[in-house]
Amino acid sequence: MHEPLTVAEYKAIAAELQFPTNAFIDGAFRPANSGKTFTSTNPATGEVLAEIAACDATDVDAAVSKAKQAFDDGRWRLRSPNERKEVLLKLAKLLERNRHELAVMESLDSGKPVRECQTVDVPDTIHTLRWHAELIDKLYDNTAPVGANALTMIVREPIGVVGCVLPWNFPLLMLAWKIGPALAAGCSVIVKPAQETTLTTLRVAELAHEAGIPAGVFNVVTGGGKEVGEPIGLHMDVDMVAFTGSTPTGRRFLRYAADSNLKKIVLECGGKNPAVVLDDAEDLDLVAEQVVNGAFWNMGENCSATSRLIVHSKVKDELLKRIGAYMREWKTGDPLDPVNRIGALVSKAHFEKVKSFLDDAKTEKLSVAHGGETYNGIFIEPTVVDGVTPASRLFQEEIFGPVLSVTTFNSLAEAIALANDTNYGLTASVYTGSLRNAIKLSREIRAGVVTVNCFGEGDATTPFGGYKESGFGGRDKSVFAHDNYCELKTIWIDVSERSVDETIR
Ligand SMILES: NC(=O)C1=CN([C@@H]2O[C@H](COP(=O)(O)OP(=O)(O)OC[C@H]3O[C@@H](n4cnc5c(N)ncnc54)[C@H](O)[C@@H]3O)[C@@H](O)[C@H]2O)C=CC1
Ligand code: BAL
Repeated sequence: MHEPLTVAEYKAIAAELQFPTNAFIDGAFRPANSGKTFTSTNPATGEVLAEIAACDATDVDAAVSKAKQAFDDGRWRLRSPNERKEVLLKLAKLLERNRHELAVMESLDSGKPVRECQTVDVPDTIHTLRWHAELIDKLYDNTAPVGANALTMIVREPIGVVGCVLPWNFPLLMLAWKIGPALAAGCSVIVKPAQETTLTTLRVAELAHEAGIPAGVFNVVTGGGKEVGEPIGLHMDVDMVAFTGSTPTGRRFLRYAADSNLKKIVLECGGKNPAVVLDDAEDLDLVAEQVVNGAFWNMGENCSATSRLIVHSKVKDELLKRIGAYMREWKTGDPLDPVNRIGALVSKAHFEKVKSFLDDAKTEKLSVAHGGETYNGIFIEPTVVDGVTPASRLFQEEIFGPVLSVTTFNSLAEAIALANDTNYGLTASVYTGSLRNAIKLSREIRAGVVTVNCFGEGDATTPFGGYKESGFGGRDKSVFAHDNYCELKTIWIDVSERSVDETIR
């Protein structure tokens, strides 16, 4: 069902697309109060796609007020879990029905290869929504072991109005990671997509309305970080913010919470993720394939991208040779052509940031083992830079582009120290034929997800998030994500036959 189409079919869909352009508040599209707009372009071609409502704090106020009203009157939160499940499953079905349109829209807006949008982003988005919908009528609350004189219930309640502040690298999927558990739990949401990639979020809001999500429960406020993100962070009637993006912006949300109502903040931030390859790794072809996939999938615009190859000096040369062979399968070019696995970077500004790391490699006289070319000021071919030391910016900073740095080690202790020599701690992968070494590395590397002899982020059942400056306050995905969007309430019911004087102490 999610097999790619041909380039001609994708171009035909692109030619017919209608783009949503206004904010979505209280069940209807509306322009920004100021009437201002910003331009959304296709990064691969520079073509203008749409003029989108440039909202500000007044639009945030309007959306929060409607979201709070919807939460307070219980039009969604008080529906039975089974009813909420059915509506969310209907939304998943509508996404399925519109999967080609969504894949093409996502690709045009972000520069991502349509092949990945069609085979990963859209199906994973649908699966995430289904998973959280299916969870909600199978969760039981608890009672506490307090003895015979009381019945004590510990119940989850939806936290309230949730601000979902999204990045541009997986617009649909990050939307689903946040709204899946939030809407399943019964919350109302204000979604702020990244300015670079607004279109699919607006289309999903329209489909959510069609699926039966009541007005005011799912709102989208479009615009910039300062103009929309900050007012959401500072709003006294927003009960929680779920954020994915850079660590500096994540820090801002902690300040916004401190300066306003102590809203709950859950952050999923950057990564500088190592692939650690020991000299006992059994299958270097498999390692090469996984490292290439980890480093270059989604152009490396991925918080969990393999960014540092930390490899035993004995196997480095052979591994780099095999990595080069696998890289030949990763063609760079037109995102709408499904032969290409590397599309455009999301924006000129981001291209310049990633290119600055290639410039640093030249300045530091590092050896470019593979790749290194840029095209049209927006495409960067997959690149492997050898001989990178921990002092280099390439080793320490999140590049968020198709650039893999290579560093060697000679002992397990050195490998662990290198892997942990970063302020980030999101993901890591380890490659070894020894169970003992696999367990040792999995335990010693400080990261939220460690994969052994493979690269990945787990699936909908596994929590995702980071140690150190990669995350804060909770995890995305799985039943643990559901708990982010709930408060825990204790209800203590006295059932003793004692007098009031005896029970109140
Ligand atoms: N963890 C991840 O998945 C992501 C990491 N990044 C990293 O961040 C770098 C910069 O990318 P950006 O798009 O600038 O990320 P960002 O963290 O600034 O943007 C993420 C979201 O936060 C919003 N935002 C920006 N400034 C804000 C503010 N002052 N207050 C409230 N909200 C604000 C943005 O509009 C967007 O919706 C990338 O090069 C990459 O290294 C970017 C996107 C996703
Ligand atoms: N890889 C999904 C999460 C992210 O990149 O932000």
